[in-house]
Amino acid sequence: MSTLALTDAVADYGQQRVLGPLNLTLQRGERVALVGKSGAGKSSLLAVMYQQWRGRGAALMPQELGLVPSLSVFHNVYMGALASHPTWYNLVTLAKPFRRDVAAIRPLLAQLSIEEKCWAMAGELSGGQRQRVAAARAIHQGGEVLLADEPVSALDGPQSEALMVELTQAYPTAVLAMHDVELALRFTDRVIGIADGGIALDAPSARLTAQDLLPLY
Ligand SMILES: Nc1ncnc2c1ncn2[C@@H]1O[C@H](COP(=O)(O)OP(=O)(O)OP(=O)(O)O)[C@@H](O)[C@H]1O
Repeated sequence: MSTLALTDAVADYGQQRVLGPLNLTLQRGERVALVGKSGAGKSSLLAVMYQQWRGRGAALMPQELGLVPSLSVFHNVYMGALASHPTWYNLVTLAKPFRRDVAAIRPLLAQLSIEEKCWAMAGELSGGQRQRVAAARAIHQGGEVLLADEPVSALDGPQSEALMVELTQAYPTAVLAMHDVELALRFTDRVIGIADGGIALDAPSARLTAQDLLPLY
């Protein structure tokens, strides 16, 4: 992957256009924060990116997380790599995980401070724990670019920091919708401000302060 681009991208719900048309180019190794008020179109933009780029190795961490509540944390994380194993292997794993997958997933859970929940059902976790499981699944999946919708919204300060470190280490190229503007500026290279379904601002994070982003809200 050298660059990923969107050309005249739009999102419609029925007759209602909620995004675009807009153009956007993402360089390899670039981390972008999507900011803007609720309803501006950040999730819609991430959905369009995923639609267009999934064939090029995009991984999605959606706002609603998409975990299977009746499966263990291990199995939910394992699902990130489902496509890289044959069906028989996935079926065996459902009943009895292979040692090498447990050995790969446990340290990841430890880094996110949820190792003790490895065999708990995802449906029995707190919101912040579930968010970390979804992040672990995205990290386990791997890929060229991470598309994450409010990846740390349910976490406290130190936990948010820790998760941002893990996500950005795993994915040098990422687009992250974030409402914590300070955190967004610290962990990304570029900020794209979305307002009314369009790009209202596109600037290097290093040149911005939280104050500069206020007009977007
Ligand atoms: N399923 C849907 N059906 C109809 N309209 C929708 C649907 N999902 C989103 N919208 C509309 O599209 C617009 C953009 O929504 P979107 O979820 O992309 O915003 P957002 O910036 O991600 O907001 P938030 O920060 O609250 O997640 C909003 O006006 C919203 O009402």
